[in-house]
Amino acid sequence: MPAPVPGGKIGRMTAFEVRPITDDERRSTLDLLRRALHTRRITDDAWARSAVSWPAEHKFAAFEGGDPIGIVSSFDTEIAVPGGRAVPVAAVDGVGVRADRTRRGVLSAMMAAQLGDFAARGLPLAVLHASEPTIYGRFGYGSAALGKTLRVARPAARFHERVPAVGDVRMLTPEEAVKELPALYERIGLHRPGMIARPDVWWPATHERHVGPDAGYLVAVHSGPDGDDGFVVYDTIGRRSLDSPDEGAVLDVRDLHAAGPAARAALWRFLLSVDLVSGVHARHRPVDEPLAVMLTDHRHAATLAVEDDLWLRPVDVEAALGARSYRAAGPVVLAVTDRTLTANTGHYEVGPDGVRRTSAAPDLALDVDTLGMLYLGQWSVTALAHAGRIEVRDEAAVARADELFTTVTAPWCGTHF
Ligand SMILES: CC(=O)SCCNC(=O)CCNC(=O)[C@H](O)C(C)(C)COP(=O)(O)OP(=O)(O)OC[C@H]1O[C@@H](n2cnc3c(N)ncnc32)[C@H](O)[C@@H]1OP(=O)(O)O
Repeated sequence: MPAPVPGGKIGRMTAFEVRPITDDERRSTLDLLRRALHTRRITDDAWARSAVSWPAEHKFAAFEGGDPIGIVSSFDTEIAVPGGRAVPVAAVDGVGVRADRTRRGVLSAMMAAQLGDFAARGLPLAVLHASEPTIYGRFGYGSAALGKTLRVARPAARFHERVPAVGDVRMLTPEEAVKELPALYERIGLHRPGMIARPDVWWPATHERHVGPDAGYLVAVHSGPDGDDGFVVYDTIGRRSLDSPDEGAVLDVRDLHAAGPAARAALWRFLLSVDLVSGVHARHRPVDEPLAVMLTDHRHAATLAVEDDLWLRPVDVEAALGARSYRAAGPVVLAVTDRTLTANTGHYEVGPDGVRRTSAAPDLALDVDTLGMLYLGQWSVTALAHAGRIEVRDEAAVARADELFTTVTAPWCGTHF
């Protein structure tokens, strides 16, 4: 277990320390996180169901006296990177500081402890979903995969005649949904850069809480020629009122995964076929999901927002760069600066034949958070250079680097954590 690190001073010389939590401190740190995120303290029943999703391992808390005042949590899993490999990753699933102890360096001290732990354990990458985009750049995380929010109009939306219509969709009972979806998600596989494996600890708190017998979400599964190959988890939000008695419900899609385009089309067809519905909403969908062009009038699938979804931090830059593949182009030399995990600072030659540290002069210079933005293929080198995030030392290298890092499929995570 890593040793406690001194955290800093609070107010009038009140010190805090940052250390891993013990089993006895699980519930109080979860309550702390929930209060920081403006949700109620966990009830005894909910704790009994989802305590397994809040193990003591990989959690660092800041303590003032005996009391926790901040918590950072993560779980280990795997993430798909460009080229298709699944790479070990730390998924940061909880960050919070007590409201009366913010802006005094508590998060900074906890992040330093957590990143040090990731590095000591040899993890190449860390990822998170940010509550606010201004928080994590300073800790080396970059906005690595965007997601779009869609609103599809019912009953106006009609599918184009060429959109595949194969297989069958069936509703699951809550009990079936709890039992069947983990294996189905695994069978669908990590087919896009940014998708993560969902470990056992993920399912109780995140999935069962929404679809279990006491919860209100509905689940439908698609079966194609080879069996079950897609699912959707959604909520129904009633909109009918005295003023608008004919208003249909809105279907709010929480989770939609499919092994291929036919299953995806069938699940969208199903959602748009449900009666007494005036619209289907879905947040954090892949930016290249082609729903609009599956319709006869693509204005009926409006993109309401495109937002940051997954943030990625290269923890071991050489291992991270070496884990993904690159398209055919001449190599480039990147000068990477990392102010927290300083061993990463250095020059890296990146090309289709591999990645190595080098003493050669760099073509492009960037901070480690910008490398995080580049890594999954969401942003082009040209765009990041135009934004001033990449310093261009050799203009000819920009086109080569764009070719090397480009991916055909937009990155997407698709998992809440
Ligand atoms: C992965 C996830 O779980 S996302 C959920 C994150 N949690 C939340 O949003 C819950 C509510 N917020 C909080 O609990 C806290 O405000 C936190 C965790 C966001 C920040 O904790 P703090 O202890 O206040 O951060 P800390 O004092 O170390 O701040 C470090 C720097 O980040 C800046 N910063 C911290 N939070 C924010 C913020 N929300 N917006 C803008 N800047 C911020 C600070 O001003 C400081 O800047 P400086 O170094 O230039 O002085």
